[in-house]
Amino acid sequence: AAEWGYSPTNGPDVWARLFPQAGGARQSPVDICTSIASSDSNLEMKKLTFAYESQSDLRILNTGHGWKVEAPQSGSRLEGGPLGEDIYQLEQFHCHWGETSAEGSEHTVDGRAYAGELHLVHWNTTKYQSFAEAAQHPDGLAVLGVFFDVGNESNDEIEKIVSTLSEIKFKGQFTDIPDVIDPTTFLPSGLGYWTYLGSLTTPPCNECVIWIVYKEPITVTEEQVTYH
Ligand SMILES: CCN[C@H]1CN(CCOC)S(=O)(=O)c2sc(S(N)(=O)=O)cc21
Ligand SMILES: [Zn+2]
Repeated sequence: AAEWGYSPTNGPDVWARLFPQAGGARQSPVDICTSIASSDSNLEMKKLTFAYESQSDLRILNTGHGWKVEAPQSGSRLEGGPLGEDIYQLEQFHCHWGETSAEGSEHTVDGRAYAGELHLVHWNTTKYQSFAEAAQHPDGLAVLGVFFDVGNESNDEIEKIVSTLSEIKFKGQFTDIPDVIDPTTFLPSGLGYWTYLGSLTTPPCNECVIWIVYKEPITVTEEQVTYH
C-alpha cells in the first residue's frame, strides 16, 4: 500500500481513501477552543491518578514518523478522571515535532501550535485482552498529551531519549535506552487538562482514544525538539 505521510499526495486530506476511519466523526487532533471548553465538576471529583514505574532498557524505535519508546507489560497505570472505573496500562510513548520549533504539536490551543507534543499511549486492560483488541473499541485507549515549549533549560528525561537517536537514524531501526526512564517526569507540575473522545492521530485513525491533554506545557531546548 502507498505509504501515508504528510505531503499533499499522501497526507491527512487523502488518508480516508486508504483508512476509512480517517473520515469519521471523532477524528484527532483537534484545535482546543478554550472559550467553549466546559469544566466538568465530576471530573474534579474523580482525580486522574497514575502509578508509573521507572523502567530501564526500554526499546526505542524509529517509526519513520518520529521515535517511539515501547513499554509493554509495564506496571505503569492510569485511572480515574474521564476513564470511569477502568484501568489503562502504558503501552508506549512517542513524540511529534516539526521542522522548526514554531510548529510540531498535533493539537493546537486557540489556533496556536506548540513546538512538539509527547503522547503516552495506554490501553484498557479492565475490558480488553490486548492492545490491538482495545484499539478496536471506543474506550480502548487513553492517550496523555503533553505540549513542548522551547526554552533555555533542557529536560533531562527527554535528553535520555534524544541522546539515543543518533543510533537509530533510519526507519525501522531500534536500540535500548540504558538509562532508567520515569514517565512521571514528563508530566507538567500543573495537572489541569482538557479531555475529549477522539482517535489515533495517524493511520489507521481508529476512533478509540479518550484524549487527556495537559494545559501546561513542559520546557525543552530547541535541540531536543527539532531533531532530524
Ligand atoms: C505511526 C503510527 N502511529 C500509530 C501506531 N499505532 C496504531 C496501531 O494500530 C492499532 S498506535 O496505536 O501505537 C498509535 S497511538 C497514536 S497517537 N499519535 O494518536 O497517540 C498513533 C499510533
Ligand atoms: Zn502521537
